[in-house]
Amino acid sequence: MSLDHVETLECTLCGATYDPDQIMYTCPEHDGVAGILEVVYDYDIINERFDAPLDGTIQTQWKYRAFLPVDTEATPITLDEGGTDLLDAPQLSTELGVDVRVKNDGLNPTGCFKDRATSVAVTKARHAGRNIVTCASTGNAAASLAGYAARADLDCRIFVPESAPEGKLVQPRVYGADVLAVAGSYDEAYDLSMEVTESYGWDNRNAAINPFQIEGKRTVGHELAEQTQDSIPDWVVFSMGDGCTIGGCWKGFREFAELDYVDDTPKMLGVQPEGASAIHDAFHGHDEIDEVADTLADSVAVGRPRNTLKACRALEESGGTALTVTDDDILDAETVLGRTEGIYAEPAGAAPIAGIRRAREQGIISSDESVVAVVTGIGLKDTAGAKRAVGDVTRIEPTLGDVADQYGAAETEMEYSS
Ligand SMILES: Cc1ncc(COP(=O)(O)O)c(C=O)c1O
Ligand SMILES: N[C@@H](CCOP(=O)(O)O)C(=O)O
Repeated sequence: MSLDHVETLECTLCGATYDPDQIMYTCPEHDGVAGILEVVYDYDIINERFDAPLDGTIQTQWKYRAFLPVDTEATPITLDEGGTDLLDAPQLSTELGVDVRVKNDGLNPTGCFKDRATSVAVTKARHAGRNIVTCASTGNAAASLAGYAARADLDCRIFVPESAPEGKLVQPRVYGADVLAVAGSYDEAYDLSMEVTESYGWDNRNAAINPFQIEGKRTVGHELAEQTQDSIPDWVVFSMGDGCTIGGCWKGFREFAELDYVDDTPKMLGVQPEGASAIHDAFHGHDEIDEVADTLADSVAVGRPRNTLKACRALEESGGTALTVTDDDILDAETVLGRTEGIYAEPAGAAPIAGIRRAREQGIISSDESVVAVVTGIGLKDTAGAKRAVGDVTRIEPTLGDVADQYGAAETEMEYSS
């Protein structure tokens, strides 16, 4: 049994270090603020163990097992997450005036990139003999945890704001989880889940405090590095909520560059809605940060992000930046992505497209650069949200006349042979 490739857990605020075998979420030295822990690895051990060819063939994220903070003896709890396609997007590129590729992470097993983190979390929980897993969620992490808990035969109890899209309240229950719809915001559901974790001792998946979550998310960085090694993009674009995902991707890409698996790293661009812009505001040094989230992009409706520090580090170290877009921009991006490339994203998944358009307008991204947009979630969980972009369906009677009202009379008569 061995976790020897994990050196320590290091507090991002004070640098104190902790034993990675302990069940510990945050550094206890900081009252009131979360001292988020960083997993520090022994890369000599990882490098020795990692022998998979970087040939672009990626069945699942467990190709990078040597990099994951799981015991070498643990059996992965997996639904084949990761290994998502990196698609050329010629029509979207024309629309945005820059070369864009799309990493379609909405095609993960539960419809969201969260599965990368959840697979690691549930593998660790199961290996440690935990029986009950929990989290607070805007809906995607909930569905993801519920699916993997089902796979691992663990009890799952989750806290979701009651305003979450219907599909996100239903999906985790189909996987057999208890869903408690909290009469409040995601931030309030999150605070409650923390109290519950302390009182009941359930295993908490929340990436905001569970240091191992971001580690699963970083496989999207490993994959992108492998998939783009001959054409590393100038920019990789994510939407940001708590900030853990962009931080994870950057850590994954950066460590592949530091190990000389790839020659370069991209700049990270973080996109937030105007109504939930706390990381953007912190990055740009705004004095006042509005802690009330108000946006239709429900997955990133976060007023008090817990991973601002890791997100800002990713933006800074990569030479990237953060920007905001309006809800209308996001709705527009959802249909642009759908109609140009046949990809149906939820609002937070489409926000990077709105961000690229804004970055082009502001001269942040120039026309001769290349960009990868990471679509983090599928649109099928929130059809009511998408309906705001496409409007009501056209209703007709089952007659040719009603079709003609739409398209005019048929110009040619088809001849059918029997
Ligand atoms: C679909 C989707 N995109 C983006 C995000 C933002 O990720 P993070 O909170 O790690 O910044 C989330 C949830 O957090 C999400 O569910
Ligand atoms: N928007 C997220 C929030 C929690 O996810 P996490 O992976 O950051 O813990 C969601 O889908 O619930």
